[in-house]
Amino acid sequence: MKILVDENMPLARELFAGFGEVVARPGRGLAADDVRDADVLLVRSVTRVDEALLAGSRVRFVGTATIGTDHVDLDWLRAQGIAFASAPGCNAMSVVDYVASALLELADRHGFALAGKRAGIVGLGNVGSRLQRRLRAMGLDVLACDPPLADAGCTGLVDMDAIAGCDIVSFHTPLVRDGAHPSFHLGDAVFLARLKPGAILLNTSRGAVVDNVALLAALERRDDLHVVLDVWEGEPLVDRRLAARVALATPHIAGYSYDGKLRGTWMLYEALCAFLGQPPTMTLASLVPESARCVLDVARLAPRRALDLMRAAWRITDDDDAFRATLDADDDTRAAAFDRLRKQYPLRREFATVELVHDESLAARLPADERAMLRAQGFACVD
Ligand SMILES: NC(=O)c1ccc[n+]([C@@H]2O[C@H](COP(=O)([O-])OP(=O)(O)OC[C@H]3O[C@@H](n4cnc5c(N)ncnc54)[C@H](O)[C@@H]3O)[C@@H](O)[C@H]2O)c1
Ligand SMILES: O=C(O)[C@H](O)[C@H](O)COP(=O)(O)O
Repeated sequence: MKILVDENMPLARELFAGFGEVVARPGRGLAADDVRDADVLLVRSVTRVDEALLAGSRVRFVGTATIGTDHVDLDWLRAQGIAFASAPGCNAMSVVDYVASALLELADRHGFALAGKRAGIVGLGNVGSRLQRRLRAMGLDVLACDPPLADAGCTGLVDMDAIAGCDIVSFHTPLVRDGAHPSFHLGDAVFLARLKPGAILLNTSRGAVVDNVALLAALERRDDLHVVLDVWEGEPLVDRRLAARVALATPHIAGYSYDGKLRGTWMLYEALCAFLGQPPTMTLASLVPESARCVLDVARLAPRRALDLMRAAWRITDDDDAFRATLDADDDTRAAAFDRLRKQYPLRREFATVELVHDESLAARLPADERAMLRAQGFACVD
């Protein structure tokens, strides 16, 4: 059996070699010729999986190691009887770490407090629901808008009017272009014009959920908005005028924790085992190498705030700096840099897996509110 995998999938060889020959290729350029003699195709969001790619191939199983599935023609796969698996929730905590870090960086940069602010979450699924818990634990008041969930009977949700009135708005919907509740350009010119003075807008969902042309126009008109973008219309080629005007700009890496990526590959391993009727022979925990541990020496770091330890584990501004450093180049070079930054992304562990080493209680170092903030971020052994 031949298993074709995106090269940007950690431990794919270790997980899938037991099924047959594993061949790794760059995902963005995959063409029909590459997949023709494969039996299993495992992709990430940069590969468009449709009739043009798969017609006439041997592929019987397609997996995407991602939460989003908008790059896959699910109807066509179904009609062909090709089995499909995705990885719902695999990197949700990574996105939550990203949003929490972005908010704390902005609060630090501009000297405001987050506690007591009102956040509006658009899309209360795997990411949105975890983010709601995180932001509440950080002392924010959280509203959520999710019309499909409301249709299914879920209560306590608000509409986009209420979201527009929030201090912070964060998008977490799939990209849906039609049907009763499309999310394409949900953040359009009308919505953007209604944002409060000084509002913070974050998009980590899919670029086209926010109208990027309208967003640039809004940012050219008013300089009070703080925008954080991880996803962009036209990826991998990003509008550099827009990137220059946002507070934090990153190349679609919100979900790129090591944990999230490994969990994504692992979920495909489990799905392929089920498809082939074979019991899994490995465990997820056994796959994490010693070299991937994130151990922070508290005495050496001498943190005064939770943010100091969060930054020691992962600093979102490093990703912003690295991305901005690529933006002056010509279009082809910039687009290639977007993919390179993602392919060569440094090892980043989710806050919940970080190990704090200290020979005295953290209470002796950090005030109670900062320890509560660390706990809210998922850090273990804080007391
Ligand atoms: N930037 C990244 O690295 C990264 C990482 C993970 C996920 N994502 C993206 O984040 C998004 C959310 O992921 P998820 O796992 O939470 O998805 P999910 O499917 O679990 O949840 C999405 C939620 O959005 C709701 N929704 C759908 N249409 C809506 C609309 N028009 N208005 C409001 N709500 C709507 C759905 O009912 C659902 O509850 C997806 O687009 C995913 O691809 C990005
Ligand atoms: O949908 C997802 O899971 C995320 O957007 C994911 O982080 C995308 O990463 P990619 O597949 O592009 O490497």
